[in-house]
Amino acid sequence: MSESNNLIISTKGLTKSYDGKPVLNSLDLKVPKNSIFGFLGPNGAGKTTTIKLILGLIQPTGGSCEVFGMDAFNNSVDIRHRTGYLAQDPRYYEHMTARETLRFTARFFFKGPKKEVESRIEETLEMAGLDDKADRPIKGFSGGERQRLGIAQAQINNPDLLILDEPAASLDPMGRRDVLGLMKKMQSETTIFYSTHILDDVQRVSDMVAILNKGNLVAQAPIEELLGSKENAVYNLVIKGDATNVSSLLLQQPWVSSVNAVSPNGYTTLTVSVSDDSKAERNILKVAMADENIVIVEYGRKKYELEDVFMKMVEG
Ligand SMILES: Nc1ncnc2c1ncn2[C@@H]1O[C@H](COP(=O)(O)OP(=O)(O)OP(=O)(O)O)[C@@H](O)[C@H]1O
Repeated sequence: MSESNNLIISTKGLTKSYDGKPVLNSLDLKVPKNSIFGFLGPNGAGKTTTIKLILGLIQPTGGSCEVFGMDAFNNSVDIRHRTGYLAQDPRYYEHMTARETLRFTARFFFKGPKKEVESRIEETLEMAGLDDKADRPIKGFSGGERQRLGIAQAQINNPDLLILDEPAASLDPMGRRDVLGLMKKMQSETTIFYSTHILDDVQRVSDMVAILNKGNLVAQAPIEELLGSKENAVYNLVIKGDATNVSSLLLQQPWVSSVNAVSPNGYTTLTVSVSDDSKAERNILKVAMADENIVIVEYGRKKYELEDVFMKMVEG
């Protein structure tokens, strides 16, 4: 059973086709307990389809999908009791207050005496940072407050798994910061699987990342591993003087795969991609300094941004 392996979600060869046309191809996802798992992909990649399969709302065409060690489609009711879900564009009864909305949700998903329900609602409002707005109608809520209310709703019954479909997509930077902060706060209590196409958010909050492109999983790894890849490292050198000679010296090295030069204001920035990072680390400055007519004003190993990794993988 996957849950005994500390995996909350585990799919094997998971496939979904519509009218014979594959939307998801043989997906192997492994979502560890208490991770914030960023499920990343461009529009139409198949993220929402995957979420529907995990929630047991649609049946796979092939392969398997287990949640808490149970088959997602055949045990969807049991799984839903332990899972909170925030849809991409949550809708509310606008005249209701946040507290009334949570009370309404709790009627379906939270079992217990009235006093306990009310204290859970209070606790949830506080955690979502909505306690001071609890008794205002939702129609005046900002985008960020709406999303936080959606997350509050999804976790009213202390779920073991929270599935959030694009929780921060429509928000301004402050709204996004608040939603990401809330996700981080909940991590010790639950496992969060969320879809997004915002790379920056994934980099800020996730510990595991999977990248989906056109229905295919192109990467799945802890975020540091994805960003700290030792292959294909990139170095930056900022040079004062004519950098032409340095560029060609670098290009002659077998461990240099490309050199890109940009000269905006008398300085030249060389972006040097290397195929062997340990050789580059030892030699790159020595090679550049062989040209005595230039001055190296900056030198550094470029830290990969998720955007670089994503673009490389998605563009194949
Ligand atoms: N019921 C359906 N019938 C036919 N095709 C479908 C159906 N549902 C989804 N698709 C197709 O599957 C593909 C993946 O859609 P999905 O909604 O899973 O992508 P997504 O990654 O969530 O994209 P977005 O970020 O735009 O929401 C799309 O090409 C979509 O048109």
